Amino acid sequence: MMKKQINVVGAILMNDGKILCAQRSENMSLSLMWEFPGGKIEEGETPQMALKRELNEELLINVEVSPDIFETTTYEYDFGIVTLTTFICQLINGTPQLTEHAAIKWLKRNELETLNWAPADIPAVKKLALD
Ligand SMILES: Nc1nc2c([nH]c(=O)n2[C@H]2C[C@H](O)[C@@H](COP(=O)(O)OP(=O)(O)OP(=O)(O)O)O2)c(=O)[nH]1
Repeated sequence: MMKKQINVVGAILMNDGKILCAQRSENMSLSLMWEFPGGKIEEGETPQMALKRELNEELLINVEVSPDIFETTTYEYDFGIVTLTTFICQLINGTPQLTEHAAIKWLKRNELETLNWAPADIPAVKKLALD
């Protein structure tokens, strides 16, 4: 059986030197694991467009997305193969609201590894902890 390929974008949202971490809800796949907010790229969207849309929908904020990829990682889950591409983002306006996530937290780079991240996120988390 061929696994489904899922292309996902994640935001490394920076504000005041901290990064927004979002906890997936109990009823989602990867239940209660931490992720970078974002989601699946839809047809006809660039990764940057998809991220702006997802953060607007999920967190009710407007962000500026870097043109450069921070990290791309492919991870094979039981439900499919996720390719996660992350981008540094800056908060333009709004305050993140919980609409789909169980919780959100702003953490410093060196605090990120204290959370239980989705496996696809680990390389980006490690890279952030280094800089
Ligand atoms: N948004 C986001 N998704 C991630 C990250 N890391 C990671 O493995 N994923 C996975 C979880 C989901 O399977 C997929 C993202 O799709 P989505 O945000 O639309 O997820 P979802 O749970 O609402 O979708 P689904 O389970 O209903 O299919 O990528 C991450 O950092 N951010």
